[in-house]
Amino acid sequence: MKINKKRKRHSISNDNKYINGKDLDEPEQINRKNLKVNNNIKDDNQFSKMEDISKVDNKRISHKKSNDSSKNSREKKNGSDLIKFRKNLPIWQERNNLVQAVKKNETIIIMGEMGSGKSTQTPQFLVEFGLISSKKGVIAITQPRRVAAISLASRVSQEFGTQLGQKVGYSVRFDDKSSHSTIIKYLTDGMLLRELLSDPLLLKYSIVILDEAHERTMRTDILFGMVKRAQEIRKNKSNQEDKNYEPLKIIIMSATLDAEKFARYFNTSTILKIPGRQFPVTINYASEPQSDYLDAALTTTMQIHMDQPKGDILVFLPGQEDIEILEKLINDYGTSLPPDKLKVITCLLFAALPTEQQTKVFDPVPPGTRKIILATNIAETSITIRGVQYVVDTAKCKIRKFNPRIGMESLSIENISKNSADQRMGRAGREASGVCYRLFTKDEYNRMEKDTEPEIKRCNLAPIILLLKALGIDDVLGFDYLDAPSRTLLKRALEQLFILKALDSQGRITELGKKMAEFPLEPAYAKVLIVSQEMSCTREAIEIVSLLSVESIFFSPQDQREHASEMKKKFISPFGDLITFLNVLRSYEVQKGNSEWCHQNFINRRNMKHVIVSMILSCKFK
Ligand SMILES: Nc1ncnc2c1ncn2[C@@H]1O[C@H](COP(=O)(O)OP(=O)(O)OP(=O)(O)O)[C@@H](O)[C@H]1O
Repeated sequence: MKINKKRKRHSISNDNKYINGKDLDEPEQINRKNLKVNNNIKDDNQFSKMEDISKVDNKRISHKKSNDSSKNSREKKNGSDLIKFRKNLPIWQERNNLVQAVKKNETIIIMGEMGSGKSTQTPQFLVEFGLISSKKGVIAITQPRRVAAISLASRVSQEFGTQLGQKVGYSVRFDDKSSHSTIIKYLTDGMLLRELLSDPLLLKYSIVILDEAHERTMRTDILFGMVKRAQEIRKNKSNQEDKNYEPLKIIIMSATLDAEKFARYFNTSTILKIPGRQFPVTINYASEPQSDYLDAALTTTMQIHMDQPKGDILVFLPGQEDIEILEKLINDYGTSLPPDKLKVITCLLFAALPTEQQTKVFDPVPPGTRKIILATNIAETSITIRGVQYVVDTAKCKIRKFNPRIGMESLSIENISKNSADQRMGRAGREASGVCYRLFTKDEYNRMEKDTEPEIKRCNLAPIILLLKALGIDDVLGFDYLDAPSRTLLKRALEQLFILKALDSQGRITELGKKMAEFPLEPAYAKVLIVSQEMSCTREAIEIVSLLSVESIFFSPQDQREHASEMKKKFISPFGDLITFLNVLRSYEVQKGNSEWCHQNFINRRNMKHVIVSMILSCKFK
């Protein structure tokens, strides 16, 4: 097999077959040996270092038991199986300590191995031990991503024996499955921030769990300060014996956070450590640095498929483009596999996918099939995808950075941190023992930064400053940040909001700013939608904002660049890119999204579908 590396990256958009075409060997010759030919990973030693990161308490869970549990967990269909399963989780042994710690302290930090049961069990223990009930108040558990909030809520509602949306629910952007009887509510950190707009002291909740606190998204960081503030105010009020205010408990959770730093910030000394993983994961490192992560990911994935027993594969890639290229290559392989091999089904997971497509990764596949999930770092924390036994980690992710000098944000592909690599590895070993293939050497791992730089230190702060102002925090410079952003970033955000007339010359939020803050959008886009009403062009404004929500509506394969730009000409408007995009949308609608038309015109059909979904959701929001 020869993978034409120059063309490979653009293979998605043309019909060149890298497996079946003239570049390649015949299908029956595709075997393990062939897969390796054009790769730096050459033989069985490709993954030289192996390290078993099992921290299993072997007295409690023997290896045999692991296998049995794996089988059981796949078969568990009723409540008693789920109870047995829960009792085997490492956190189960700690439940008394955990509940006592919550009773005695205002704030606690829980650090536990990945898969030990923090996200699913902690809220259930609090209910089971009577700390939470419909009379006492609700628990909120925040997640940095909607896919995690939804899947955790679904799982916990099953374990809890209740219908999703009843005692256990979730709330993510454009989708709320909670009711007045919900006492355990999973929600994205963005949703809890929005709730603060109408309930600044979070009076609905008696306990707030900030899960995956290590992720340090901008929203999580602001939430830390806001929840801490709500706790202080509620404490003061209840000390003054104001019966309307109950104290608020805070729980910070993660497998990979700097517990001491969080303890200092939240003024607590209670750090609960949950030892043990449920199942071991073996880590294999590449024996030498990989020059092409996509090539290495393809080869490794197919090697696993050819050589390893059944079990699904989760591959981490930096972004949508790489995911789509690999999807095409793997599907091409899939058509030429020997008949005695498992079939392959690819599933994609990246932020721009609509929620219902994201949650498809959890759907079971038919017998005789191996699921290969191609994901960005949105699959990195919190989630359990049943059946995943192998993780392939390219060590890459897209990092957003804002340049305050030119006021532009950029996305670049960079190496992940050690903590991210560990979280990725932790997506295996959740139902049975697993294997993680790191497409980087042990040395490269040792040289990685420990943590990813928090977003608040590198992103455009305008959206979050507007939200803080709308939440009544006027002194954004003096806000209680876990890590304060630079003055330059803050100044730039204030300037941008002033130009948009969201703030007045004194830095106070205007009526327009308050309206803008209600939109879950960049301030500039929110303003476009608001102003479009006065200009009677709301439809076009929604369309343009939706068109800008995807990476690109065009594709331009390297070997067909000229042809692609020729085809693009008919859409081009002298009024600029935005009207060009609108022209594409109009034609797409006339063509009813016809795939042949998209292909001929070099239009990215998947992204156009996302645009349509985003338009529908925006209309719903309005
Ligand atoms: N949606 C799910 N489907 C099936 N099993 C699940 C699901 N969610 C969790 N589990 C099971 O429960 C175990 C504990 O999951 P949980 O998310 O509570 O762990 P965690 O300690 O929070 O992990 P992490 O730190 O990786 O988020 C998993 O290892 C898995 O076996």
